[in-house]
Order: sequence, then structure tokens, then C-alpha cells
Amino acid sequence: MKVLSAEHYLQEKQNKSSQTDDSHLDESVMAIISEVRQEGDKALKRMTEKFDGVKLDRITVSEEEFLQAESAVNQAFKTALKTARENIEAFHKEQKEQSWFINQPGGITLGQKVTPIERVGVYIPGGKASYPSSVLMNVIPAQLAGVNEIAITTPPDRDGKVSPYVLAAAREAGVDTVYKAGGAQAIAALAYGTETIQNVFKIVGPGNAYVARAKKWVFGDVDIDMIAGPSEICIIADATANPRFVAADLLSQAEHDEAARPLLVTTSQQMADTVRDEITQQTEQLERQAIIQQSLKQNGRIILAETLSEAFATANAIAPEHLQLMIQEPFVNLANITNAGAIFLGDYSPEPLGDYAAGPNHTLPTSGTAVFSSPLGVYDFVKRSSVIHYPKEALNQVSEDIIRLAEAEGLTAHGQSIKIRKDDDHASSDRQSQDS
Ligand SMILES: NC(=O)c1ccc[n+]([C@@H]2O[C@H](COP(=O)([O-])OP(=O)(O)OC[C@H]3O[C@@H](n4cnc5c(N)ncnc54)[C@H](O)[C@@H]3O)[C@@H](O)[C@H]2O)c1
Ligand SMILES: N[C@H](CO)Cc1c[nH]c[nH+]1
Ligand SMILES: [Zn+2]
Repeated sequence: MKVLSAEHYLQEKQNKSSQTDDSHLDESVMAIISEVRQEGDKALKRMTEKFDGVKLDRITVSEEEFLQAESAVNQAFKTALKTARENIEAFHKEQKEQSWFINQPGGITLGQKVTPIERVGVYIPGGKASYPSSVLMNVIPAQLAGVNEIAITTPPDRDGKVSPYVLAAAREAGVDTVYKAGGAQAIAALAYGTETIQNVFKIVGPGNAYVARAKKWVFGDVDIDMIAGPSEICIIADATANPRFVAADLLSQAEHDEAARPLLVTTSQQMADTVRDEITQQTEQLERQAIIQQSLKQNGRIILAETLSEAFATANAIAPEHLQLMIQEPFVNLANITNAGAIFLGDYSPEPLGDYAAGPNHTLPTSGTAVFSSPLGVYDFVKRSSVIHYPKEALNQVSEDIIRLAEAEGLTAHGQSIKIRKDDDHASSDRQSQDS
């Protein structure tokens, strides 16, 4: 893993982002979207054959497949799923938002009505690993928001099957509709519908570059949660941190993807050296060595900071998906962190605790987007409508102001809508009793 100063790291990061040219990705994703829009299921099956290497007869997972999956997973896994579901539910319940109304003098009522989005599609990645935990993380907040119809889509394996762990998680979460479709083609199908796949109003869930780019392209026709890139972890460690833990936590995210970003920011040269050795030793024991080594080589960095203040400033500039504070007094220093998707405090709060069990969501802003966005939550599955009620007298009170403002904009029909009520004294006299 490359070691460099904070200043050099930030410079390197800037150079990289200005050099990125991914127009080829746009071209292939736009072509996929347009084929699915034009040909529906036929295109979806053709692409599943091309990219996932399997010819499908049926896109929707059958009840029989659900039952097979249920018997293929053991009881301990089901219990772990149940515990995770309970923790995720308990945390996300706190995010539930109520409609509210305020009464103002003169019989005015104003408010905000909160309504769940009716139909939502959840993308569950399936290329390099299967993610039952992501099923729970994406479905549970939608359910708590009151979403009526939730469908999952995930790529099938080469036998045309969906991971039994993913299906067991779907069952645990109470979702019966699972489609065998992955990549940009699945996103297009959810956005525009096919003969089999019902179109949805919002698409959530992480995925690889094709999935992320397709979400960007369909945004506007449907809503999306965020553009989630490869997993990232940034650990701020002072000389008191346990280097074995630090190395293990960095590796936990490196194994997701060759493009994953494991970063250590430390004030201690000795910590940097020991973590480096630990990473080499621990990697030898792990299964996904090829992915880890690529991730470490391409994006793994040990950043030396002169002071803890410089370490915090560097982490805030990175705005990582996950930030671990493995320093003395992590709680006190929480105040110094402004940009991070999730913040893990202390030596016994490693990132995988958040991935699976603690309760907060693991779908988090990546690629620096934590400067402006938040974890997936119940709030992502509702929309808000403003509510306005003025009785006649209250409208009369503001009518001159409205007419003046409308005239200034040259919008006389707007003014007319107000004037017509002011002049028409007998208008809705029968409704005035309701107003008072
Ligand atoms: N943020 C989170 O919560 C979270 C959770 C889990 C995984 N992840 C991330 O999600 C990503 C998952 O990626 P993945 O690849 O394992 O699974 P994936 O399901 O996102 O992608 C697999 C699909 O990509 C498509 N594809 C592959 N090669 C293609 C090509 N050349 N042209 C067009 N389409 C192609 C195929 O349709 C395939 O089904 C990883 O980066 C991982 O770090 C994030
Ligand atoms: N760390 C991933 C988000 O970056 C989420 C995940 C799912 N399973 C394991 N990890
Ligand atoms: Zn993870």
C-alpha cells in the first residue's frame, strides 16, 4: 500500500478525478437502456445471456425457488437475519416522519402531508458476491415508510438461480417479487417496465459501474436514492490504535471490489509501518486475495498527517462512505467530522458491525458525495405535499399583495384568479360555515 503525505494524497485524488474519462460507459449503458425500452423482456433475456451467461425461460423467481432456497439455508443463518431485521427496524423506526398542520389567525391552515411512494424497485448486487444484508437494508426502510409494492431485482448465476441467501432475506423482509435481472438492463426494466417487470417510481440499491450509470440516466423519469460507487473505508488512527484491528477493517472493504478504496490516515509513522505489515500477513489468510490486492494496489493508501487536526481535515476532504475513529476520545472528536456516510467510534465498532448488525443503514453516500448526501433511510421512501387552506376573509387580506406580485411578473391570469374571488361577494357563501 502506497504511503504519502496528506497534501500529496489530496493532490493525487484531484488529478485522478480530472483525468477520468468514462464516456465509453455512457455509450454502452445508453444502448442497453434503449434496447430494453424498445424490446422489453426480449432485450432483458438477451442481455442476461450476454452478461450473466445464462439463458432464462422465466424472469420472475417462482414460489418453488423460494421454497428451495428456504431449505438450502440453515437455521443459524435465518436467526442471524431475524436479529439483523429487528435491529434495522428499531433504528429506522426513529426516522419515521409524520404529516403536520399549523393553524394561523383568520382560520388559515397550512401543513405538510407525508405520503409513501407507491412502487419501489430494489437492486441487489450479484456479480462478485451476493448481498442478503442489502436486501434488509433497502427493503426495511421502504416498508416502514409504508411503500405498497416493493420488487427486488438481482442478477442470476450461471445456472439461472438467485442466491438462496438473498431469497431467504427477501422472505424475512416479506418481499415476494424477485426478478432475475442485473446490471443496467435491470435498472431500465424497473424504470420503464417490460411485459414481466412492472415499472416503479423509485429505484434504490447499490451496484457496479453499469448499475450506477444506468441509475443516473433514468433519474428524472423515476427517482433514485443515490449513485453508490465502490465501497470505501477511511480510518483515522493515532498511536494508541490496535494495528491488527486497523488492518483487518481496511481489508474488510477491500474485498468488495477491485475499485474499493481502503484508506488509513494516521499521525504515527510506526502505526503506518505496522499496519502495512499486518495487511500483507492478514491478506494471505483471506479468500478474496485477488480482489483485495487489486484494491490495495489501485486505491489503497496510507496517509501520514502531521497532527490530528490535519487528519480530520483530510478525512473531511475525502468525505468517505465509512469513517472509523480509532483514536483517544473518539466521542469528543466527533465534532471535528463534517463529511462521512457513517462514523464508527472506537476500537470495538468496526465497519462490518454496521454492514450487518448494528441497525443503521449500510447504503451510504460514496465517492465524496457525503459532502451533500445522507444514508438511505425511511425519508427516501416518502414524498411531501404542501397543504394550504385560506378562508375568504384571509384571502382578501393578502389579495392586493398577490395581485401586485403577479403584475410585476406580467402574469395577469394569476392576478385574475385572486381578483375574481375578491369581486364575487356571494362566492362559496355556503362553504363559509366549514371555514369557521
Ligand atoms: N454501498 C453498498 O451498500 C454496497 C453493498 C453491496 C455492494 N456494494 C458494491 O456494489 C458493487 C457490486 O458489483 P458487482 O459487480 O458485484 O454486482 P452487480 O450486480 O452490481 O453487477 C453485475 C452486473 O453487471 C453487469 N455487467 C457486468 N459486466 C458488464 C459489461 N461489460 N457490460 C454491461 N454490463 C455488465 C451484468 O449485467 C451483471 O449482472 C461493488 O462495487 C460493491 O462494492 C455496495
Ligand atoms: N460495505 C458495503 C457498503 O459499502 C455493504 C456490505 C454488504 N455486505 C457487506 N458489506
Ligand atoms: Zn462491506
